[in-house]
Amino acid sequence: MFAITGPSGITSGSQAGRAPWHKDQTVYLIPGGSAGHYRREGYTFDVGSSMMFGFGDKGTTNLLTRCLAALGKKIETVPDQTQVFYHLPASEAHPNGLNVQVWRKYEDFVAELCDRFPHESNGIKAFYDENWRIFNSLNTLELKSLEEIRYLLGEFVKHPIACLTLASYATTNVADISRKYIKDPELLRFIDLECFIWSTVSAELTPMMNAGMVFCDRHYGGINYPKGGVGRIPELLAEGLTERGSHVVYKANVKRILTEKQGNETKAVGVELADGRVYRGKSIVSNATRWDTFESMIGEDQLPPSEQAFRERYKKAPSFFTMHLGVEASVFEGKGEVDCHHVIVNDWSKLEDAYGTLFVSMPSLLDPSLAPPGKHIVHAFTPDWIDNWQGLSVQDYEAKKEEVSAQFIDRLDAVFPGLKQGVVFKEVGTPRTHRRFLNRNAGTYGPIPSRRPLGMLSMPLNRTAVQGLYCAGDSTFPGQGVNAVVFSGFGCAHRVACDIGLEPTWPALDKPFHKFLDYVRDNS
Ligand SMILES: NC(=O)c1ccc[n+]([C@@H]2O[C@H](COP(=O)([O-])OP(=O)(O)OC[C@H]3O[C@@H](n4cnc5c(N)ncnc54)[C@H](O)[C@@H]3O)[C@@H](O)[C@H]2O)c1
Ligand SMILES: CC(C)=CCC/C(C)=C/C=C/C(C)=C/C=C/C(C)=C/C=C/C=C(C)/C=C/C=C(C)/C=C/C=C(\C)CCC=C(C)C
Repeated sequence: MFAITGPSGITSGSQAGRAPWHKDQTVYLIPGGSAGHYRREGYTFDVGSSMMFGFGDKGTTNLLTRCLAALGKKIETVPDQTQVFYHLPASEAHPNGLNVQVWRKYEDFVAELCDRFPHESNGIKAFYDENWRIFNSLNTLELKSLEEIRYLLGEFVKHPIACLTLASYATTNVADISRKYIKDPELLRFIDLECFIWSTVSAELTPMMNAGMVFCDRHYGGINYPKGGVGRIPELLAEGLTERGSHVVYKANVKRILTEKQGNETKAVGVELADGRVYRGKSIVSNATRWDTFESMIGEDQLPPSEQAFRERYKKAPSFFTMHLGVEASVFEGKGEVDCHHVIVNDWSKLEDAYGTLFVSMPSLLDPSLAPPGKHIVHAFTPDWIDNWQGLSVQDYEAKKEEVSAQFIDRLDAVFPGLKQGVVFKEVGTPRTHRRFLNRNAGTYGPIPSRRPLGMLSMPLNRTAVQGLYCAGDSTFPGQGVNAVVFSGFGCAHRVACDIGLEPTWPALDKPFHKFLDYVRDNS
């Protein structure tokens, strides 16, 4: 998505899909990108995002509730009793496999984990309690741009303890804390998985700031599914923007970000669409990945040194192999209350490999209107690399989709007996599908650190080295996740508003502060 703030300060946006210069181009017509949904034969399938944080009704970290409210919108949600049900391999201590449900109530989750690892009860409590220190601090602050010194100092004055607590974790990663309290290797692997399912990297590479949000919001605001499907969120946002005088342009593939030399600086002044239309504006915001923004739309020949440094610090996470299934509701009947989200690992050593970890989301268990009567949705995905799907003939590509999906369904059937027999609809996506419909370079899930990051300080914020060009979305702090990209949107909007004079700022302090942030990041 691109947003352009024009001379009037009015925001206009475009939601389109894959850039048209790829040969297998499809124009994406619906809002929301990964958080959109689409309909087939009576089913409403989520494109990607399905586990929703940030929908609580209290505190300041409920960013999804807040961004809808900012546009006069509200969505009805269904509370999930658990965040996720883990189905993990057998071990000496757990000969029948390790099963853990992350209950909505914090105490119930901790009690369950302590029951599985009684000798680590103190460590478990100490580790997860430390995450609450971060969350409770975040949850008192007004969340805006971390690149705005006036706001930051204001928050320090209003909430000094919270800000100092956060500052003390700014460079910390999860393993720094978990290894302090926990020794059991199986439990440490479990903590790695707790990180991997949302950051796609182990505890060692996951910033503690992000873990504080994820490991606590799931109990504080809880995981809540939006009624009507995840795509209702962007639909309502687009509606709210339009009602407030903004203009959303669909089917608008940005081919180039237009720049001009102004003195020593390069300034972004507009965008050119594939069909030749040009929109000019004071500020350009790109929600495409950094690779797409700088490689295709700015051009490799103009790559700023800070982007080169980003590419050394971060690499592309894998994409996903995805199945959208319709199944007979009888598969789940008589089995008590079945959880919506599941993670299945059959072999710990393959946790981070392609097809190693299976993710399952069955949202029609929470909102039956998403599937035809008597049917349910099984949305299942697993990390996969685009290279596994390149260079195949159409027949080989289709055959491989059949083969991988059949193996995938067998593994699901082992956890949900009868599922294989109950499949009545199947649609399969590969990393090429992700690249095609979301226009994400190699279909990537987002950036992951290529070396140990300096906690939250390694990730770029919203400004870029090109004046007037901002990035939002998962290529900016705090990275992957719907609530995370909403935070990046809030921060970006605040920074742009300061730069075009709609919000107060202290320009004299801004420049040195930005230099300081750039220095820390470029040397991390
Ligand atoms: N919660 C879950 O279960 C789950 C699952 C999958 C993904 N997700 C999250 O969703 C996040 C992605 O959010 P995001 O907003 O950063 O990215 P996104 O890919 O969802 O959105 C980018 C938008 O930019 C548009 N776009 C790209 N190139 C364009 C161009 N040239 N011209 C015009 N429009 C263009 C795309 O069509 C898309 O709408 C991921 O990080 C991931 O965490 C969550
Ligand atoms: C130095 C400086 C600058 C400063 C100082 C201090 C301070 C003040 C600080 C502050 C800070 C802040 C504010 C921060 C913030 C942060 C945040 C908001 C964060 C957030 C985060 C979030 C996240 C990460 C999320 C995520 C999620 C996700 C990713 C999810 C996903 C999911 C999945 C994929 C899964 C699915 C599953 C199944 C289906 C089973």
